[in-house]
Amino acid sequence: MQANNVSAVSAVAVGRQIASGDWVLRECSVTFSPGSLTAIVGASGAGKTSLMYCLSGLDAPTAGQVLVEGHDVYAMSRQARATFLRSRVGFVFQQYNLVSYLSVEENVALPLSLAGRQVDRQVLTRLLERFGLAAKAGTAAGALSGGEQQRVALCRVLLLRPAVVFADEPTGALDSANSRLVLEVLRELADAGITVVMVTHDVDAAVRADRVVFMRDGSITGVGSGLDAGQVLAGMRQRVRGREVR
Ligand SMILES: Nc1ncnc2c1ncn2[C@@H]1O[C@H](COP(=O)(O)OP(=O)(O)OP(=O)(O)O)[C@@H](O)[C@H]1O
Repeated sequence: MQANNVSAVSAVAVGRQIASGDWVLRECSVTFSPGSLTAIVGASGAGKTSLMYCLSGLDAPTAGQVLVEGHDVYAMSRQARATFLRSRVGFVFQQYNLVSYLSVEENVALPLSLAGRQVDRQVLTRLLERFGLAAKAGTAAGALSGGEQQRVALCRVLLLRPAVVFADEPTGALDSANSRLVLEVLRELADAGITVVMVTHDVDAAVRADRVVFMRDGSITGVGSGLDAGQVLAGMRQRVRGREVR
């Protein structure tokens, strides 16, 4: 393990090769500082999800290193990595992180229960009320709409309060009211010192981020801060590799 107190998450020359022999990630290096909200954008197939899976401990890179709070997560045993990430990392992935046969309440409490931590029932109840889910507390997650599932995922990270939150297309399937809510919560988490990394196609979501990481063909092609919609769109069209987008 390595010590590095500066970045919450770092990718160091991360590469990922698939069975065909193609590299879907090529020497991606990027750091995410504590309390920042970052959007990873790029065309379909650019490698955004692959990079986020590597960053979040879900998918081992073929080359390079991923450090979460200074810990080289893929140098750990599978068991140690699972234990470490369970308490430090939260996910807002619509399809992947709810257990369909468990109730809303059980899903929200699950990461804390798995980590052997106490669940504060009052906080949980207040979260369900805030997100309009109180009446569905006992409903199986699989019976919820996409917007409701995304709200359950938000309650879960708010209850867990991990160091890092990864969000995969957090507004992708949502109407504008739910999209706004999700983005407000991601901002709230970042303002509370949590590092938030989201993959998105949504220019409005990227504009709300502190920083935008642009990807193309498995590489990071630029990084920009405080961008407006025109700059995000221009960055997505950017063809020059390794250039700073301003
Ligand atoms: N395990 C895998 N096996 C085969 N191909 C893969 C695998 N993982 C990723 N790919 C391919 O790698 C490329 C990058 O995929 P990835 O899902 O990371 O892109 P993306 O930028 O997130 O795209 P989208 O916006 O469409 O989700 C794609 O061409 C994808 O088909």
